[in-house]
Amino acid sequence: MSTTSSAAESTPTIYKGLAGVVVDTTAVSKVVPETNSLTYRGYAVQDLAANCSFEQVAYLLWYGELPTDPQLAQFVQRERAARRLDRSAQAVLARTPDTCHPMDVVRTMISYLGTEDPDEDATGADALMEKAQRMYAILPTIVAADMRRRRGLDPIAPHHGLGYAENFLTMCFGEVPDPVIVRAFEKSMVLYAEHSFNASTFAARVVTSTGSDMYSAVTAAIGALKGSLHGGANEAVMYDMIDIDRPERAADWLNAKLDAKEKVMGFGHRVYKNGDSRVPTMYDALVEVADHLDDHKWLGIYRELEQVMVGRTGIRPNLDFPTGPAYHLMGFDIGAFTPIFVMSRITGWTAHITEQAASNALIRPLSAYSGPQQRPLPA
Ligand SMILES: CC(=O)SCCNC(=O)CCNC(=O)[C@H](O)C(C)(C)COP(=O)(O)OP(=O)(O)OC[C@H]1O[C@@H](n2cnc3c(N)ncnc32)[C@H](O)[C@@H]1OP(=O)(O)O
Ligand SMILES: O=C([O-])CC(=O)C(=O)O
Repeated sequence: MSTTSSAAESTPTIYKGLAGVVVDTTAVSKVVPETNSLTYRGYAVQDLAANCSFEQVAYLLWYGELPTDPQLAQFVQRERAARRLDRSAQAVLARTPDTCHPMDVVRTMISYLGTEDPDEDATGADALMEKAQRMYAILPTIVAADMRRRRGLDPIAPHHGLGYAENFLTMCFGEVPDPVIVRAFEKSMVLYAEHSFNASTFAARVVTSTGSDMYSAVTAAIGALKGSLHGGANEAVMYDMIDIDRPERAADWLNAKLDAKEKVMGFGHRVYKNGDSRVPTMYDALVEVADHLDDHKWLGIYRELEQVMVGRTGIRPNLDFPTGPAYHLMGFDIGAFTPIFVMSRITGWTAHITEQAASNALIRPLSAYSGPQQRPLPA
């Protein structure tokens, strides 16, 4: 005898994974899968990646307009002045085991920064902007220091004379890399910055909707981004490419994966069904880096995988597919790939948190019960 609720009792439509559900409006970005377009505050992401610094894009996402020169100078100055980790934050970082995933370190450090902020619960627009920009300025210092200690190296202090991308790369590698690498890295940061109601942004909005603080919302977003179906895919892509090792092996590897009904990381998307708007720009950046370093092995694997995957399933690469090998060629440890995504997405997350806070409604969907019918306790 069935002890579950009868289907006739509740027959609501279930939107599993909230697929296709429009939850709210947003003025931050617009994704149009039909035309394969993505705009931040009305500007095409391809134009922003080609022409703007990450600092300009961060400003745009937060304030709704691109900065004038004096606005940018002031904004950049504020970021440069807020890059350092204080002693107690350095101590917390040092106490996290270097055996854990780097995303766990980033999540812990953002949570810790909240404990240090005497104004943690302030919800005014100015206070939220201050917190957002504090996290944006300090995240590169955390990610670089964590990567270096895992290599047995001391941290490198932020360099106030350098822009955002150059400073981060210098804190990682001890010198400013070639402009080709800097520019490709910066493009990846622009492309990763924002993507409407993706899972991590939605997590941040859910936390914000309860009246909680920005650090808590970002901590939740980091947890959501870590998963391999979301931001963690950029790391999984590189592990797969290393496993494949040679372009000639890619087709067999992929066919075996698909035969086993396994997901191939870096392919597919909940919203885009005909390719990710950001991939062509990031693919070009990957080619530029590979040409510059004269190292085309990963590009060979990339092309083989894409050709076989699209030919067999019609499923196309998402942004994590080109960023994985691009970050590997730039010299980052694989565990740092998703933390780098955090460094960029902190801008989009906090723009959404601010938007949610300004026009809030508690996010609390319904569920259809599928457990046992009401019954007496055992005698
Ligand atoms: C920055 C980002 O977060 S981009 C996304 C990064 N994530 C990844 O790269 C992980 C791999 N991709 C996936 O798992 C999926 O494409 C997702 C989760 C991103 C989106 O998936 P959804 O919209 O939920 O679609 P879903 O997973 O139901 O897939 C629909 C069908 O396509 C197949 N499919 C989708 N993506 C893939 C993939 N990467 N490999 C193999 N098959 C896939 C599914 O198996 C499913 O097939 P079925 O209908 O025969 O069961
Ligand atoms: O939009 C999504 O679902 C995932 C994604 O591409 C992103 O967050 O950049």
